[in-house]
Amino acid sequence: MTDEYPDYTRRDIDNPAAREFRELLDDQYVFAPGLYHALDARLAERAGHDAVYMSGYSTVLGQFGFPDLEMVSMTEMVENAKRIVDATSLPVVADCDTGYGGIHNVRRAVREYEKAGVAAIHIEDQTTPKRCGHIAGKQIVSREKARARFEAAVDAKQCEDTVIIARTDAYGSANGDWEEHLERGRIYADAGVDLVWPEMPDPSREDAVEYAETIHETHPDLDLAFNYSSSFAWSEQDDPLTFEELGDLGYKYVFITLFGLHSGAHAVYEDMVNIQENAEEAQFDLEDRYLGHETESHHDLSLVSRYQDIETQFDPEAKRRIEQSEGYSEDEADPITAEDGATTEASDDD
Ligand SMILES: O=CC(=O)O
Repeated sequence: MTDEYPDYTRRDIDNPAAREFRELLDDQYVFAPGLYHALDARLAERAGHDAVYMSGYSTVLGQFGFPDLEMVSMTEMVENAKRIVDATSLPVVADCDTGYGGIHNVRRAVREYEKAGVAAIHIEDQTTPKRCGHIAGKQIVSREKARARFEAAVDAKQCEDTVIIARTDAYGSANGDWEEHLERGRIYADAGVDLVWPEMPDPSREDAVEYAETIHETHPDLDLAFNYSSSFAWSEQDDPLTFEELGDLGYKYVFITLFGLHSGAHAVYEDMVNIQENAEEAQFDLEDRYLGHETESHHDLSLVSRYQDIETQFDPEAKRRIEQSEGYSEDEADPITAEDGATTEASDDD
């Protein structure tokens, strides 16, 4: 990059989350559940995951109610990524779609995502506006444009540790095929990206194996990413691919795009139907499931005690107010507050 002009948007950024993610890639594979909001990221961390994935489709559907057709701006995506980063200590991989335009847009996007604190981003070679890899009508930019996109992205990084994943949508697009899929992977690897994600149009084991084996003939050390896509019914396959198998093939980053969204949508829908039909009985049912469970207390999930500690540290009046008033506090850490003083145990007896 030319030194002739000042580079005002460049920050001297350290990216420890990216280093952590790189270390995870040294394992057999790293799995990250796809999600779209802060609470799900915190739940993933509590459940023991090593990383989380801010899925684009999940974000546009979960936060906006849109299909995945690049109707959400880079700024809105970065804002969501930042909320997720701020809610968890896990490394966050984030969807950066096509980079949102030309070279300058791609470079700005890389830097904005880095400033948001993400460990890794993925950028794809579709034309703008992109679409979900599994919605018909997708098209890819020329090889030259795609190479330029990825070279510019790598060059724009403010921290060398930040991980760039290049996705190719060639196979299954209006203007690509299997050979192009492979060639794109090679070109992007040569452009300096860290991983290549060959988006697959179906859950075929043969394709996953052939892609990995063929590309490793020319690029033996190339790490691959695999979308265990929510657009496929894996459970209906006779012999579905396993994460371990993918890891052995060199798909070091494995993720399920809409895992959190489908899990949440199913649970919320069922409870919405229940309460519509059964009034307060549905609330009793729901409590049966969450009292005594990790997700029991919204005060605990939102770390109220931590915020009360901070309040007490800086506000001399805070301790007295907390002690003399009703409600959740660290000392009275019953997650459920009831006027009659009912506790979790009492509720369980109901
Ligand atoms: O590309 C993946 C997604 O949108 O989740």
